[in-house]
Amino acid sequence: MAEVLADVARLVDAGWRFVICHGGGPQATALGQALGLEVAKVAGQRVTDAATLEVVSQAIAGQASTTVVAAALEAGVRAVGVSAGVVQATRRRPVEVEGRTVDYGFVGDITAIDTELLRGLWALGRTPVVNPVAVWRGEATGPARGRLNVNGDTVAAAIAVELGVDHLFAMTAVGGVLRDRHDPSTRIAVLDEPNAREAIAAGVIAGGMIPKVEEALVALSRGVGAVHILGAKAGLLLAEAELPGRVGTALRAE
Ligand SMILES: Nc1ncnc2c1ncn2[C@@H]1O[C@H](COP(=O)(O)OP(=O)(O)O)[C@@H](O)[C@H]1O
Ligand SMILES: CC(=O)N[C@@H](CCC(=O)OP(=O)(O)O)C(=O)O
Repeated sequence: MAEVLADVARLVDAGWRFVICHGGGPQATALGQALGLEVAKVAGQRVTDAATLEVVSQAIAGQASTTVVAAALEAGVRAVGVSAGVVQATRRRPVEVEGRTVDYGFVGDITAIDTELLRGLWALGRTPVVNPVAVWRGEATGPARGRLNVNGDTVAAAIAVELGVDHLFAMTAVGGVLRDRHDPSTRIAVLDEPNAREAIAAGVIAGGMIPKVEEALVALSRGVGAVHILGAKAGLLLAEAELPGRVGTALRAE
């Protein structure tokens, strides 16, 4: 994490503005298991009952968020953590997934992003750090009804769209979209929409990479300039920002 944040610091110094969105799924799972809770995920999203919501809030809005902010400050980024109020969501109704009805519990679908606050922090020279525990409102302007758990990649994409950013960088352990998912040397540098859809249909893009690429295509169709899927090692963000596709996979609008 420190290495990526050092790259962010360099880019902010060069005039880029960032919103850092983080997850913390593995930490929430570890805390839940330590407390004896069962972990259930369907299609990559956590089924979140009341006890799990407490765990997710503690692990992600509490521990992960403050850890990221502290590490960012240490790396020279003038970071500030913003919590639930910036991401608003409504509770997901039971949905059909993989042939059965799934009630995700306290999982939210985003209804609004407080872009005014994010832009205000940029104007103050700060870098917002956003965690994916959202505030629950029936309507964007209605009274708050609690918290909801949202996937971190989804929050990042929604913020990118609402801010109309030039670049969305999605960090992943695999380092990009690969032609052969077991061979890192087969990274696809640039992917357009038809090729991406073809790769999904052909099974070249599978598993956890499908929602990432589909999310990227939605972001592009809604005005984000480019989406980069890349690894989280030192220098990769800098290299990819300088030349899309140099070290990751760059998806661009037509
Ligand atoms: N064509 C592909 N290129 C890269 N990864 C792929 C591809 N197809 C499937 N995958 C799988 O997608 C997963 C990446 O998504 P995910 O596990 O959510 O990453 P992360 O946890 O780093 O965000 C990996 O498990 C990888 O094996
Ligand atoms: C609804 C849902 O699944 N929310 C995620 C939020 C954290 C997250 O997205 O973390 P990663 O990016 O580390 O996976 C979860 O509970 O795990």
